[in-house]
Amino acid sequence: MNIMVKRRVHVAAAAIISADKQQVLIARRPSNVDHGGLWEFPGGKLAPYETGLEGLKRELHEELGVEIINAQPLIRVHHEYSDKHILLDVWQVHAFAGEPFGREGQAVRWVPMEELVNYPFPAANLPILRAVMLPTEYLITGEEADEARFDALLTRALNEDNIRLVQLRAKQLTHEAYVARAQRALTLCREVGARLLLNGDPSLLDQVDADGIHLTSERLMQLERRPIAENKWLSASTHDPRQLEQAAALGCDFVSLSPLRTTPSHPDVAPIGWHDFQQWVERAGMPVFALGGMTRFDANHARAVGAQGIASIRDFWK
Ligand SMILES: Nc1nc2c([nH]c(=O)n2[C@@H]2O[C@H](COP(=O)(O)OP(=O)(O)OP(=O)(O)O)[C@@H](O)[C@H]2O)c(=O)[nH]1
Ligand SMILES: [Mg+2]
Repeated sequence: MNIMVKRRVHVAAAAIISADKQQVLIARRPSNVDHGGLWEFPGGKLAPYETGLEGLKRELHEELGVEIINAQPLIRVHHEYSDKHILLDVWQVHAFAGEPFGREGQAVRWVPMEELVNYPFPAANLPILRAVMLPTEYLITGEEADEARFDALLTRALNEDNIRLVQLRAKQLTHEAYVARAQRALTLCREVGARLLLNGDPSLLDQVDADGIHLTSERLMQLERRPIAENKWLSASTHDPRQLEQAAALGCDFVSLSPLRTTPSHPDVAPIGWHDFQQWVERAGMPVFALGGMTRFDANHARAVGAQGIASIRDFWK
């Protein structure tokens, strides 16, 4: 009997972002290689003893003729293809020298973030597209009794902190009051091009045309299939690997994972800590925001251990 052992391939790839932050560079794979004709993020297999960043620098020089000046980890995706196990080690490149062109004859194109979904990519790339489209900071709104104060705090966070992803969390409101607040929050978010996710029942989207739904971990574990359309964003609260697995099974686009640290709001819950956090994120297969005692000063550290960034109420709601 012939037992096939799958090759393990470590690939470094780049999401190169334009100076105006609106576009990302993609390349088309030549028709004669595997996944030929599909689009990809430029990059390739690491040589022996190369680190991800060293390999990325070499590949971008070989494939595009550019030199990386600044790169930050974006996401790591493990994927089983029929013939190999691949680890896509993806970096976000914010600064580079040179004018990129297809040095190997491949087509190369700058594409607005929102249009990425119209290009065919290999199966492993879906989480990467999500990560490219999502910001580093995720605001969860605070409990607020006064509507004028709510509007003022949200407006401040959108304009002064540049928040572009918001979850409307308001456990104490009636359904009617939640819907009314959501309508106003949506207007405020639309003005600056921020996305708004509603924390509640998926049917809320029938009443408020927000960008998506955020599931509590309890709701997440009760569902058997994705409860909203593919063109809406689905996120969920997770606290352990089992919930992360369920989020992946439902096709969540991203999640928060908490509590990273002990917080005043949940003093009795054991914190996850950076060590376990990193291990769990590595296998999540989707963007993960670190939540629980996080501030913007933790964002770089969170990125370094594989997270998309940080989620917080307290750091943005003031
Ligand atoms: N570069 C890159 N490779 C990807 C992406 N998505 C994805 O599944 N892959 C897979 O990862 C592997 C990367 O191989 P590659 O062909 O770029 O490697 P390379 O540049 O070193 O080329 P070579 O081995 O022909 O010299 C391929 O199997 C490719 O299909 C992606 O977005 N970018
Ligand atoms: Mg390549």
